[in-house]
Amino acid sequence: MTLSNFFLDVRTVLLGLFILLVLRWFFKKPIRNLPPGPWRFPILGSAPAIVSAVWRGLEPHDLFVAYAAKYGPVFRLKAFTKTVIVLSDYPSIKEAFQHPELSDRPNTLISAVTKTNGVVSASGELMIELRRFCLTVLRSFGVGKTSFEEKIGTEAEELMKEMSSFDGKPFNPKRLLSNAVSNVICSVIFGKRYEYTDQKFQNLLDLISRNIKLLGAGGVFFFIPGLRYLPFGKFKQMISNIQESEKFVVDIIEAHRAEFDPENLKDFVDVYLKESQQNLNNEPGAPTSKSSSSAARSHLNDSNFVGTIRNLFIAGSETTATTLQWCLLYMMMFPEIQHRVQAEIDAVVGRNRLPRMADKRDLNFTQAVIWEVQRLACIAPLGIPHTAASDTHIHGFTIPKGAILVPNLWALFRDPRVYPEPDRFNPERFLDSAGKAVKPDELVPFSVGRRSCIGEHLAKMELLIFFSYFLHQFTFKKPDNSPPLSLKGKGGITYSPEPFELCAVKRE
Ligand code: HEM
Repeated sequence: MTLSNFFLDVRTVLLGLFILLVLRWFFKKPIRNLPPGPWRFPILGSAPAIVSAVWRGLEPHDLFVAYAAKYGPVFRLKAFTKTVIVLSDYPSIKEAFQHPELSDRPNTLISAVTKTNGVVSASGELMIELRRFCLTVLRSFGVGKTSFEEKIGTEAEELMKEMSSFDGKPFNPKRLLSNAVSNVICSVIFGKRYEYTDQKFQNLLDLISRNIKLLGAGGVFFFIPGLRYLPFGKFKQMISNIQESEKFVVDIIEAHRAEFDPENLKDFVDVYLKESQQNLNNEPGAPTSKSSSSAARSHLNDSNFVGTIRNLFIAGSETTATTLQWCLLYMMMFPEIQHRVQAEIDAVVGRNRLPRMADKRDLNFTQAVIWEVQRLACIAPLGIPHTAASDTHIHGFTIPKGAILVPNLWALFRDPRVYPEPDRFNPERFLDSAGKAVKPDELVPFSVGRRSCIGEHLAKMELLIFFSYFLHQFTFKKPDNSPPLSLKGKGGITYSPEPFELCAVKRE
């Protein structure tokens, strides 16, 4: 075959495929009662509209707010062949995310690269088992219980020593916050903490933080597993970062395996090693194990566990550290609110000891400030998508099997019916007439329903302890002559502030 014939053949095949796709698009049996939505290009669907919005500097969640104003709180987009349903108010998000048929996850890039399916990307029975396993083991190590506050307090104190070492001079708090918060979850899953001088660990945190941005606004690339085949720099970099962070977790598991003592389970990895040993014993043909619990957990295997450990490490670090960065930024932007928080902490706790969880019931304004930062910063503006396991009906619409459901938490947290003057930083909105902090049902930074955040209790405790310790000990100020502060964030899988520096001035 000559070269020109070869290209002619390729062109013919591509043209044939194109015609087939267009015919399929025109003649596909329509599903009745789908949610409304903007006009979609054949084949490309809504992708050009989203790409062009991002190109113009809009975040996808902003574009979706505009669509919701036009088409209502439940509207439909198309991402190539996939139907995407965006949910923009509390009733629709709650109804969808409590529905057992709308609790699966779409395929993810990380699962495709690492060939593991952790708790975040798991669906069906596997998801139920992994969630149960994680919650039970985390609780067994004290996570979420009052006794756990000591561990968080110790990390917060280490971090404050580092902050003090700058002696009121400017520094970027991002890396320190990530290290401190990661240490809390690392102590539970790996049984160890990492020094701020540990270069290998610092590199890992950098790599995770870079990937969170590379994954695109709203983490859009996270849900396109096919990207792993693209030869472009950004995607290659993402894949190599995923592989490197995977190696870090696998190396730790191997080190645990070498020293494993089934009678002395020190951390999450040890519990997993014991569980996987029992699962091996329960395999057909193996001698019968005494453990009926692990026999029941038929879906749990090594690759699910490795994925889950990686999920807990990443989800448990980046989210809380980013929220704390926003808290410090807001305090610098609103010094009068910072002083009010300090005055409350001083009145409740005094100057002779650090705050405790037991003080929480009296730290109403402090709690309201944390909620208001979580509302406005909205670090997971589009949550983590779910997918429909079967054709399902919610909110009067049909959600077709395989559709991806995206909660627009950004829209929900700026709903003027729930939050008058939604763009104003006003912690008072959470205080009742007696000054008690009251959280509205609609404030759900950890999502709702069957996939809601596994680390919610831990994160709430971390936010209160770190934040109240910081303001008890320091006043945060914008460095003289530094660029103006901005409350506009940058999209990635989490929405984080632009890099900034602060001065942590020690209080008397
Ligand atoms: C301020 C901190 C945090 C925020 C705002 C946050 C938010 C979220 C959100 C929005 C989801 C998606 C829920 C859904 O799909 O409906 C989620 C899931 C998850 N979070 Fe968090 N999270 C935080 C901290 C943590 C921590 C500390 C951990 C560590 C234990 C953690 C572990 C997870 C896991 C494992 C999932 C996946 C659950 C599943 O797929 O079933 N998160 N989180």
